[in-house]
Amino acid sequence: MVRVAIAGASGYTGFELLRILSRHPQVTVTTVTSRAHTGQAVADVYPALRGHCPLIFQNTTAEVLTAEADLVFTALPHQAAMGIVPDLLSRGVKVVDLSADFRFRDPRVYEAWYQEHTAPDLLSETVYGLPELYRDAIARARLVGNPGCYPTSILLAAAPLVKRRLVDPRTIIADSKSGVSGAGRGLSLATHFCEVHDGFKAYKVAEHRHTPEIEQELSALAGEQLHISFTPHLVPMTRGILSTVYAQLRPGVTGEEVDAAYRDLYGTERFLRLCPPGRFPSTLQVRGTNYCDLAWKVDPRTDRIVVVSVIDNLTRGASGQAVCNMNLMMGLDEACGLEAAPWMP
Ligand SMILES: NC(=O)C1=CN([C@@H]2O[C@H](COP(=O)(O)OP(=O)(O)OC[C@H]3O[C@@H](n4cnc5c(N)ncnc54)[C@H](OP(=O)(O)O)[C@@H]3O)[C@@H](O)[C@H]2O)C=CC1
Ligand SMILES: CC(=O)N[C@@H](CCC(=O)OP(=O)(O)O)C(=O)O
Repeated sequence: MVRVAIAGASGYTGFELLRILSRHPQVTVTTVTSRAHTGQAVADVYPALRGHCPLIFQNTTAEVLTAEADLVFTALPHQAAMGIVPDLLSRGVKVVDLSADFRFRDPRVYEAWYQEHTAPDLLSETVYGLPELYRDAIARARLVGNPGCYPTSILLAAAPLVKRRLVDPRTIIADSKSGVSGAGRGLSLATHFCEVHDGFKAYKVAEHRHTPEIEQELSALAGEQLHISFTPHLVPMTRGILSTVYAQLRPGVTGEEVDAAYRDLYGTERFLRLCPPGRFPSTLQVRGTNYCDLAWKVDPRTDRIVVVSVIDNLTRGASGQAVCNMNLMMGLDEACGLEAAPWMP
């Protein structure tokens, strides 16, 4: 059995890790931490977990987290994660970090969009945790930076087009809509029920922090530095992200070539489902799962391709992908614990 600890287990992604791992046949969760809930039973804080998690929250320290663990998930806000990860690694555990602190190869990019990086030396060994692109490196890593939710949905949609050079990568536009749980469990006016319910708005237009993360990965695939347009929106639903990605096809590229690119890259993937022709996916069809469902169409009037992807922000966009990465890092089947079907409606 693999022993894992979860730092920040009282947040939404922490809960989602506990939900998934409660059914994982090869994992025992030994330790969960939260500063505000130290000493309280998980089942008292989250009644949904009664009968599934007998643990008591402990304080968030490296010593507590590593006492009985082979791997630690850090489900903490940015900055707090890089404050503790070096200590965790020095105590001999592997780490999957769900924050943005270890997603960037170049600390200058992180510092331009977030804040000073306090553990920049670790970035050269960190692996970006998107299994479809970095499976082998993830399996060898001791520190994985789990991707952001929007980047996961956009990169999976665009990767075959950029990798196969089917589009002009400088024309990529990504337009994404997220459920409110993407903002975490903390209280803020922006996610207050009355501010969100029955409405729909764009936010952080042309300045969202996921932009450089998407650009880092698309640039690596394209072999040139890219800048893309990315607009996130908040929609009044609890879970889910739907991203629509547009790009100009290179002259002469056919629908058959596009089809072959998606099938070649994703045909054997366990958590990537290509929709039948003409069917575009809904966030409802991936809820609570690690699936990314994708559909695309060429618009011959404009020579643009339109790709639509859906994920659950808390599962494929965070904790499900984190568990998949853990499986790879610990030599387990990557789908272990992640195979349940979505719920509907
Ligand atoms: N929600 C989502 O869809 C996604 C989230 N993420 C990222 O995952 C991470 C966790 O997100 P999420 O679960 O939504 O966040 P939440 O706000 O729901 O939970 C954050 C957790 O971290 C703890 N915490 C907060 N501040 C600190 C601190 N300074 N030091 C130590 N612990 C702290 C909190 O507990 P306590 O205060 O009691 O210690 C809580 O358990 C974030 O980095 C987020 O950006 C990534 C992808 C998707
Ligand atoms: C709806 C909503 O607020 N979403 C969050 C998504 C952030 C996230 O989950 O990822 P990081 O770990 O990269 O912060 C946002 O836009 O900031």
